[in-house]
Amino acid sequence: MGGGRKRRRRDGSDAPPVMHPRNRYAASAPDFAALAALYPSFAPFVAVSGGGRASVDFTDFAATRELTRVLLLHDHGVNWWIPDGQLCPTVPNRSNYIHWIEDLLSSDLIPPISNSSETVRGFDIGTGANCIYPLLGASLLGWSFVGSDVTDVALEWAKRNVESNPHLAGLIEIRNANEAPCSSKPETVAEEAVRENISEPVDGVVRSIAPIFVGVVKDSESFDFCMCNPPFFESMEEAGLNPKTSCAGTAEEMACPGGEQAFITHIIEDSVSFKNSFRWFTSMVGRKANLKLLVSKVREAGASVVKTTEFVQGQTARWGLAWSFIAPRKNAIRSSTPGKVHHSFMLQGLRRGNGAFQVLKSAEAFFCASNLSCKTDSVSFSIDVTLSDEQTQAARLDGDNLPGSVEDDPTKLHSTVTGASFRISVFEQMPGTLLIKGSLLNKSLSGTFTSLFSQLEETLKTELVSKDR
Ligand SMILES: C[S@@+](CC[C@H](N)C(=O)[O-])C[C@H]1O[C@@H](n2cnc3c(N)ncnc32)[C@H](O)[C@@H]1O
Repeated sequence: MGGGRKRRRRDGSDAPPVMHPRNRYAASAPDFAALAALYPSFAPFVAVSGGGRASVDFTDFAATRELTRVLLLHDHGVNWWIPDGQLCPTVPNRSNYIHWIEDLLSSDLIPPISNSSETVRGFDIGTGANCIYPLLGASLLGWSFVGSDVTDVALEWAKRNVESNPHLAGLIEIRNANEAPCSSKPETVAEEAVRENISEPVDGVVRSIAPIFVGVVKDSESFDFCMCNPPFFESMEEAGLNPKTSCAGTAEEMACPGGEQAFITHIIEDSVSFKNSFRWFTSMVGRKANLKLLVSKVREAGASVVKTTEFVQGQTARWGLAWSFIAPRKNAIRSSTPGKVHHSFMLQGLRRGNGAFQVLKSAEAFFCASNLSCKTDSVSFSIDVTLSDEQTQAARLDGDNLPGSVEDDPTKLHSTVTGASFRISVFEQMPGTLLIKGSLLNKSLSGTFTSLFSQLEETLKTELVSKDR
């Protein structure tokens, strides 16, 4: 963020636009000089170079906090403050996550939850003293939120920030996840142990992760999504201090046992018990290596849809992970046009480290997550995917009765329906470019095959292809 500066790649070339296109700062960065002229309290933090370029010292906590305060006030009509030392959010970066959720909600990949109201309802896990996501989501899009947290200072200041904005106060409720008073959902032994063990922090870092949803989400409640900017680090030493910024952050905000991987794993585990309470589960992920691992965990947990994205935050990349247990819409599962028996697509611009083998493994994980049986041959770089008899039968009952299926062959009309199968093959065309081919092996359920293949294409492109393209 800052003074219209373009992000530079390591090789010195200009990177393409990095903000979400609906982010109000995508076209032009905040104008520090204009804001300084309007807000005298901000002026002392703005330096103007000989060339007339206005800048802010992002290593100065007071400067970044004042910038966030004036941006929220000027551009969003939000009154806001945090005490010294609390994590200070940058408004343009936090807005990207909100707009990505907006995209997820408006995609017709999965149907809306049955008892959803007109107002979109979100749950912000770890809202912090800054309460930034509820304030942005409510002011930008009119969403309502429950924001949870566990520390006294976060709960007190999140509430203050809500109360300072009477026009939004009716949309935001803050809950203490440590109190967790109101659920009759069964608690596992592990959850009980966690609850009993959250007492006193050691060196400011909590000893174990408090409940995420258990006892915080009420039995009758449903949400369109949850979101989370988790504590990324295992310790404050690991968090270090980024010399280029001073977003600060206390130990409770920045670190937890096991770092983000443990925290998000906890969300994934909880999401299984709360699969009917949320349409989308989402979290920010700080490390790419963790993203891959967490995608596998989400799939193992049985999610029916998994999406990822990359957010670029100044010089730092972060990732978004989203999953749902809601069955994809029929038109997302099967093509409405007659299915074909052969499909192919190219994967170009694979991120470094992603070759044919990784693509094969990701494709295998994709089909396994859909509970399809996979036989992978890593010599010929192919996977044979088979639907169970029950899955085949269910797809046929859904209307996928296609040329070659039993309906067209009177001799088979009363025969047992056996599992449809197809083969996915990965070919290296040239370094960095792969061709993925799919062929239906027994000519039944071509609509299902067509739809699964297009979902595979979207998943592999999202997970493995560089966003810089
Ligand atoms: C990195 S901060 C995020 C704050 C804010 N959402 C933001 O984006 O700036 C993580 C927050 O999670 C809170 N937290 C830790 N464990 C939690 C739990 N089990 N439930 C809810 N919040 C938790 C911490 O107290 C901290 O405020």
